[in-house]
Amino acid sequence: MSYFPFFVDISDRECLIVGGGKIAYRKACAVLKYGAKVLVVAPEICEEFELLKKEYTGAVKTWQREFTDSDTDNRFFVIAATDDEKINKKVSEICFKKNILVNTVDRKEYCNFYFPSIVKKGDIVVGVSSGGKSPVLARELRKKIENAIPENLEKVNVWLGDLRPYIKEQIQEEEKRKEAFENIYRMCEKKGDILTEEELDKALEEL
Ligand SMILES: C[C@@]1(CC(=O)O)c2cc3[nH]c(cc4nc(cc5[nH]c(cc(n2)[C@H]1CCC(=O)O)[C@@](C)(CC(=O)O)[C@@H]5CCC(=O)O)C(CC(=O)O)=C4CCC(=O)O)c(CCC(=O)O)c3CC(=O)O
Ligand SMILES: NC(=O)C1=CN([C@@H]2O[C@H](COP(=O)(O)OP(=O)(O)OC[C@H]3O[C@@H](n4cnc5c(N)ncnc54)[C@H](O)[C@@H]3O)[C@@H](O)[C@H]2O)C=CC1
Repeated sequence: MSYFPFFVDISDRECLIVGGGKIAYRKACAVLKYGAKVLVVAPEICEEFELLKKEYTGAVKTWQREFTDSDTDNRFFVIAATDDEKINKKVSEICFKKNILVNTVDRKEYCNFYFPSIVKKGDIVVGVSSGGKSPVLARELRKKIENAIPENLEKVNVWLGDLRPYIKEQIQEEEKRKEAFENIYRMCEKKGDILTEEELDKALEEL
């Protein structure tokens, strides 16, 4: 079965990472960009986590010790990223029992959510999954998508977001409004940039 791409608000939510090695660090970097709070528990924690504590002030905590069962209590999601299969399995089993979202880095059977390969341009986010069949394929497809994204798309997205309440207020009729959003977007796409006030007025007059 393929996996459903929920887009989840993880800001200020607590994520437990069991393990403090390279892969744990990569997963921590991924979720911190979306505002999550990260708790790392491991006997050995790689030094990059000290840099993360500085970069994301107050969002990263490390506990230098072995995992205990109660560490998973009240976590929004958990990442099992140790190099010990038995520990990863145990973490996963506890989470499955408690209905906590868990990603396990060494066995997809022990996951109930997966990390996609991610393209992020501001709030535009694309996630690629191969269903766990080939992370390399996911990575390579991600690179292609990254290269296909026009330069100003992030700027255009911010502008369209700011414009949205104005258009909603100006155009009551739903069909017309839909057409306006379509037209404005096409014009931005063609221009490769946001519209000037005159261009916007003209687009709205044409409706
Ligand atoms: C199931 C999943 C669970 C999860 O981690 O969420 C998982 C599992 C495993 N990965 C393994 C290996 C590698 N993973 C990568 C890379 C990425 N792995 C990612 C996701 C996922 N990896 C989930 C499935 C996603 C999907 O494909 O749908 C990406 C997309 C996102 C991320 O990790 O952030 C990220 C690309 C980031 C980017 O865009 O650059 C590379 C290549 C590289 O490092 O560049 C290699 C080495 C090559 C190889 O072995 O294929 C191993 C074997 C470990 C071993 O042999 O010991 C397992 C275990 C297993 O297969 O069961
Ligand atoms: N999902 C993915 O994308 C990938 C997953 N992997 C898998 O990830 C695993 C971890 O890789 P690395 O981070 O490179 O390993 P690493 O050797 O750098 O780190 C292992 C970490 O696990 C911790 N640990 C061991 N026992 C523990 C316990 N009882 N409680 C808490 N922490 C404990 C160690 O202290 C250390 O911090 C590998 O075994 C491999 O199977 C590898 C490549 C990609």
